[in-house]
Amino acid sequence: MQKGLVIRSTGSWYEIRNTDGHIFQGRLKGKFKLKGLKVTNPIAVGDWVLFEVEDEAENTAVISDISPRKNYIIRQSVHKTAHGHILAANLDQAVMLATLAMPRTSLGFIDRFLVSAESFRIPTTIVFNKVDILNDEGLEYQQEIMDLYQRIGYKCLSTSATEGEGVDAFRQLLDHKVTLLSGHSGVGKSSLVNAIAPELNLRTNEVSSFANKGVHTTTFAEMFELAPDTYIIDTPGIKELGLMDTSKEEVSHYFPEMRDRLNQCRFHNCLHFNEPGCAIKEAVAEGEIAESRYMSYLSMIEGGDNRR
Ligand SMILES: Nc1nc2c(ncn2[C@@H]2O[C@H](COP(=O)(O)OP(=O)(O)OP(=O)(O)O)[C@@H](O)[C@H]2O)c(=O)[nH]1
Ligand SMILES: [Zn+2]
Repeated sequence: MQKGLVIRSTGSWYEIRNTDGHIFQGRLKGKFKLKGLKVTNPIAVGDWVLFEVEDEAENTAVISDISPRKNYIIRQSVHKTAHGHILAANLDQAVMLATLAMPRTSLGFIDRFLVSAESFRIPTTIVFNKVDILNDEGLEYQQEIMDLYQRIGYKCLSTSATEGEGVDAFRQLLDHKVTLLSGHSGVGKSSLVNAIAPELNLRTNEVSSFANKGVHTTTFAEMFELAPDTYIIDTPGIKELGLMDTSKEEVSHYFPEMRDRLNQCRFHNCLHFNEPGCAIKEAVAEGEIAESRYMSYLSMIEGGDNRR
């Protein structure tokens, strides 16, 4: 019996990396049930599993058990049934890659991601890329935005993938961690990863194996090893994480600067919309909570995205 990390999943085959770095193509033994979780996939990228080598020459394996998860991210099925799809497990952190240059990331997009990450209890750092093409005004604005998020408690980093600025700090941020890297198209995800691990392109090609042939992989996350013990998880096609089972009342709990004030509202079920005696609206009026954050909050409770 060996222990290994699931680094890729196609739904029926799981690519497992053992502690020596050997790769096996694993499948599940018989029917495998997870208590209390209604999901379409029992095992996801980032899971640690116990397995037995089946065929030494073919590097195939049979998975017999899965270690308890410290966390996981889930995408709700399109039909909003009770079934979700686990995208990845055991994440140490997330990086929201943004840019205030072009194509500019909206603050609403950042906030939506942060709320999802809070709901999954994944600490997030916001990385502002393309700092090299900001003019003085742009730089000033970026500093303002970084201050805004740092005050709330989010770590921020300023980078230029092309000029190398902040790239060392980015590498250190990822060191010895499993990181979910997220950001909209064109923000510089590939450029930044290539800046710290230029050999990765090559390696990802090597990894591609028979298990993936002909399989549509877009709904499955992939894990890339940047350095020993250092992984990034890329979820193709997933721009934002889903919010699972979040009621409107819960959304403010995922805004750290609101969370601390919630018990000061007159009504315990206050939605901070137009209720009298609302501590959140008061804090916005006094500039203690950023207007942009409050607007993001409102759009999230009005958006109809969340279940009541
Ligand atoms: N000036 C400048 N350009 C950058 C920087 N980072 C990336 N770019 C450019 O932005 C464009 C998009 O970069 P990518 O790394 O492909 O972005 P991506 O996030 O991987 O985009 P997708 O592959 O669509 O997900 C490319 O033309 C890069 O050269 C940066 O720090 N500064
Ligand atoms: Zn309130």
